[in-house]
Amino acid sequence: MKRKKIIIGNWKMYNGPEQGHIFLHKLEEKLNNKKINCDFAIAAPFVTLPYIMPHDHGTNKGIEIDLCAQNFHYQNEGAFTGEISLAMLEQLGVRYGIVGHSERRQYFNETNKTVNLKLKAALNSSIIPVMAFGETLEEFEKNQTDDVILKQLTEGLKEINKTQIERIIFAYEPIWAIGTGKTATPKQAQKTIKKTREIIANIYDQKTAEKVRIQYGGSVKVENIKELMEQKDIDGALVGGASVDPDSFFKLITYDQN
Ligand SMILES: O=C[C@H](O)COP(=O)(O)O
Repeated sequence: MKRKKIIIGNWKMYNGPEQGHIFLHKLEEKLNNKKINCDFAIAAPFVTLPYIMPHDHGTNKGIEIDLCAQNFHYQNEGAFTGEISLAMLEQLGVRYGIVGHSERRQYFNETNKTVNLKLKAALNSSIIPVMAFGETLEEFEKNQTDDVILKQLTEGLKEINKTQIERIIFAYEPIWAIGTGKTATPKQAQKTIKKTREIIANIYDQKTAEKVRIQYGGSVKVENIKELMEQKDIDGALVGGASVDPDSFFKLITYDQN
């Protein structure tokens, strides 16, 4: 089955409104009616999202960057200081939302349980969830990758049915490869993502597993994206550091044209 690639730039806590605005201008110049063959989106900080929206302040002359949230709360509203709901993101026209990023798991107590709650909430909204998962260096070195992923997927996808799961985008991110410059080799990434597809086939079925898109994330850059994207089971990339600069992001989303 042919799955369309999807490249999401996750800016993390970089690029505020001013830089976002400049990024948009620069990317727009580069795109200039160029055909982009993959889906692409930017996960900007919440305060920056309105500045990279289509038709923002009349600056965007036609490119449509899909917006992605880096996080969201699973409740619709309530006394949750500092949180943002899916309904609020919908009002901004946000298309995707990341769930379970390792930095959220590490620093903000995101667990498989909250991942599950967030996935279920997103599946009841118009936001497409991007579920991140992956193992630590220690787990990798102890050969525990498959077990860790099995647990993250089984618990994260609890009570989510076959039709719903097709809307989820998966992002395999080995934690030891995030921001470290150490990329999993294309072969390693392919092997684990293939395993992920097998796990999904076991929980649901083969047909469903063939349909879902699974990205790779972890030190993806202009120099290595092409080889990663050529792997049979890798359907895109979740890119941190290399997505913050417009030249680099442009090269990433046109990796197949260079
Ligand atoms: O969300 C993106 C990933 O954490 C990868 O970050 P990185 O490309 O800076 O390694």
